[in-house]
Amino acid sequence: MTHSLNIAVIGAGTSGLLTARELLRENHRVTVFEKSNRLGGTWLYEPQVEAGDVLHLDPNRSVVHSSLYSSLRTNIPRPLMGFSYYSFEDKSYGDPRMFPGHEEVLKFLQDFANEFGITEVIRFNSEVVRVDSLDGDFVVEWRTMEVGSVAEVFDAVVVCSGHHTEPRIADDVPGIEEWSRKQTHSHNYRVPEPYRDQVVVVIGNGTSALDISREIATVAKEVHLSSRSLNVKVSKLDVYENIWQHSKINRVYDDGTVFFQDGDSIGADVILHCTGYKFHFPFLRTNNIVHVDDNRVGPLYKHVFPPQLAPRLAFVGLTYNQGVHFQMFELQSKWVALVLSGKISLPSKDEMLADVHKHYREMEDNGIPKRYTHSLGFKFEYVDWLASQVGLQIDDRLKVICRNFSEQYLNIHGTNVWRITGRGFVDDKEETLLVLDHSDVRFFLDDGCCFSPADFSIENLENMFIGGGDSCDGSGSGGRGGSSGINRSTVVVMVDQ
Ligand SMILES: Cc1cc2nc3c(=O)[nH]c(=O)nc-3n(C[C@H](O)[C@H](O)[C@H](O)COP(=O)(O)OP(=O)(O)OC[C@H]3O[C@@H](n4cnc5c(N)ncnc54)[C@H](O)[C@@H]3O)c2cc1C
Repeated sequence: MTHSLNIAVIGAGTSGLLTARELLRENHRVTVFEKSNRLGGTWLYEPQVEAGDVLHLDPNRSVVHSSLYSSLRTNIPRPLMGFSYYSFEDKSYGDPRMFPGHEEVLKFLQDFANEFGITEVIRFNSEVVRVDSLDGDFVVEWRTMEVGSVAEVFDAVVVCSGHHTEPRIADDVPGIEEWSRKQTHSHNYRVPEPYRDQVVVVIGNGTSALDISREIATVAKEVHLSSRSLNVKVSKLDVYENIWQHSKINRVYDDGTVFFQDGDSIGADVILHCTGYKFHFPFLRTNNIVHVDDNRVGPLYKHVFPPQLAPRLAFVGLTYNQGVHFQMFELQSKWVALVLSGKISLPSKDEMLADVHKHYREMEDNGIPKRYTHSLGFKFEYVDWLASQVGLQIDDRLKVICRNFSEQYLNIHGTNVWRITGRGFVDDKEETLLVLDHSDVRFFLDDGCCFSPADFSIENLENMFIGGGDSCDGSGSGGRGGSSGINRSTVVVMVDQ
């Protein structure tokens, strides 16, 4: 029988809930500290936003944790957003879409926490303000409105506090400090209304930048997307009358003028930074054993254990994999739980450090900037490695879905194409549609396969989906056998640029 440890978990988002579940499975005593009054972390939509200057954030400001916007849908297909033993795909909360709205994910996490007795071990409204190592143990100081600060000793701490809250700003844009007009970050974006009749510059090229600019364009006078990608030429986006794509910004002036490297210039009212987030652990006191340097949290063995404090300090949820996020967190938390139970051994401290430095060297050799240390793209090596440690395997079906999804995603990125996704019927079977551009229509099937119907036109598709109405006589044809139709009443559309 393994020795039961007293373990603090910081955060009740996806990572914290999974970690609590795995630690409870191993019969450890678990306390989850959650500063909010509800679980869900990122997926707990908060309509209010932070006030103040995004360029000079006050460390004592009242922080809003979630960065979700009201219309947000998952950017990963539904089958990839569950856990190995608790499927999201099988849950029906009323949203049939392959990329459901954020409310669905929150319900899923709430159900998960209730079903596995995790909710009972969460201390809500309890913010951890200090984690100090103390002769092999950890002092955790936490604060509530009622009680004030309390310090408690734990055998181990697992940090699951998330990393999509502290805005990263494009502060290297010449003149940005002097810009006297409004400047904000996607962390503070909820709905388009505040941008009505404004000329908005959106900096960024990721999912949020693309989603948000499209949404703002419904009310704004003009939206100008500025991307760091090379070879971007100024161009108006198809279908939208008021969105332009630009290269990087050359300089901004305090009279509102923005000069782009493509030679164009505009007068803008607002700059909206959709430029990502910083890792931030204000509570962590490790005498610099673990530190953040240009968004690299380190040194961490396999992104989880700091060699000098392992296994009593661990991090779950730092890695970003665009395929199987949730299962990756599940595997990390299982690994942590089994190591803490003594069922899996870690290499020696020196071996772990050597592995970390090898990883850093490889990144350097490949010209990958430090700030991408924890970004794993669509690669499965790391997830497979974790799975092998804990004696599991990632379902092949998920890998196929992920591979097809990533191919589409990579095709979309960096090019001016339309993506329309939604569920529809092909030969009477409900499928997911992924439309890549005006001439390339593909059905992305639930089993991971793709095919292109021969005689499908984007005009049909747009009329059917965007034109509204509820008749069921979809006019597209094609598909396998050529006789299929699309049922417009069941198709929900997402259009990305
Ligand atoms: C706009 C946006 C869209 C996204 N879309 C997707 C998607 O489609 N699919 C996907 O898989 N992922 C998506 N993600 C990534 C998402 O963040 C992860 O999927 C996942 O929710 C991260 O979970 P987490 O538990 O690690 O962190 P979080 O969800 O951030 O949870 C951290 C928790 O820790 C708590 N906390 C923090 N500090 C303290 C403290 N000091 N004391 C106590 N509690 C604390 C917070 O209140 C929070 O509840 C998206 C992220 C963003 C920002």
